[in-house]
Amino acid sequence: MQASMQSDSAVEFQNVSLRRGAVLALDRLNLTLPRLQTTAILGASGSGKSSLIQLVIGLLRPSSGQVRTLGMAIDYKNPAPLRKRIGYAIQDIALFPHLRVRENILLPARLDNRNADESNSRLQALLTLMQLPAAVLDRWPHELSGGQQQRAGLCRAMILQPELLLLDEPFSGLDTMTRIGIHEQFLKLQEAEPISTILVTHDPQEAINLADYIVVMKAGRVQQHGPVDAVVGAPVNDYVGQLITALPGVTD
Ligand SMILES: Nc1ncnc2c1ncn2[C@@H]1O[C@H](COP(=O)(O)OP(=O)(O)OP(=O)(O)O)[C@@H](O)[C@H]1O
Repeated sequence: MQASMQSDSAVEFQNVSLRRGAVLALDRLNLTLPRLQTTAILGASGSGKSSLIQLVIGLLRPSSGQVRTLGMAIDYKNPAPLRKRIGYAIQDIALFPHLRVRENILLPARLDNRNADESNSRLQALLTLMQLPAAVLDRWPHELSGGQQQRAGLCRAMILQPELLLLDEPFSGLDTMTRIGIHEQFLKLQEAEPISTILVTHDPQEAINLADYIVVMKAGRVQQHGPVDAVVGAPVNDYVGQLITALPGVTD
C-alpha cells in the first residue's frame, strides 16, 4: 500500500510484449502512465487497447516484461487486493439485467462488506455528481436510457472510491448529444475527485476532450505518448498527424 502512495505513476509497462494466439497484440511496450490524471489510449480496432487495459488489472499476463500497477508488480496468484483498488466500466460488462439499478451500483460495496449507511451516502453523492435522478435506482437497467445506463455504470465503478479507474470505450454507442453530456459529467467527476484514469477510445476528439495524457497505439506498438498538448502540437509521424488533423478545427 505504501509503495503506491510514493509512486508517481499509476501504471508502468516495462518492455511488455503480449502474444495472443498467432498475434503479437503488444510489442515491447515501455510506458509510464501518470497518477491522478486521465490517460487516453487511442488507436484503431485491433491496435491492442483492450489488451493493454486487461494487463493493468491482471486479467492477462504479459508474455515478457513486467506490469506494475499502483506502484507494485502484479501478484497474479492473488490479484483480488489489487482489483479492489480499481474501478472499471467496460462495455461488455454492462449493468446486470437481473439487478435493479440500486443493487447494481452498490454491488461492489456489498461484496466488500462495506458499511451500508456509508455506501448509501456515497451512492447519493455520485448520483448528484452524475445528475442521475434518484428515481432510476428502483428501476431495472433496461428501463434506463443508454446514457443513464452508462452513467450508472460509472457510479458502480466509482462506488468504492478506487485509486484507479479503467474505462474501455464506455461512451461508445451513444448519440453525439448524450456523449457530450456524459463527457461534461465525467470532467466534473474528475474535478471533484481526482483519480488516475485510463480511458480506451478509438475517438481522437474524445481523447482530447477528456484526457491530460495520450498514448497513440497502432498494431501493438506505441506511436507516441505524452501530454495532450505535446502530442497535438508535434505529432511524431504521419499516423499520429492524420489522427490529429482529422479533428474539427485543427489544421496544419
Ligand atoms: N482472445 C484472443 N485471442 C487471440 N487474439 C486476440 C484475442 N483478443 C484479441 N486478439 C488480437 O489481439 C490484437 C489486439 O486486440 P485488442 O482487443 O487488444 O485490440 P483493440 O485495440 O482493443 O481493438 P477494438 O477497438 O476492436 O476492441 C488484435 O489483433 C486481436 O485480433
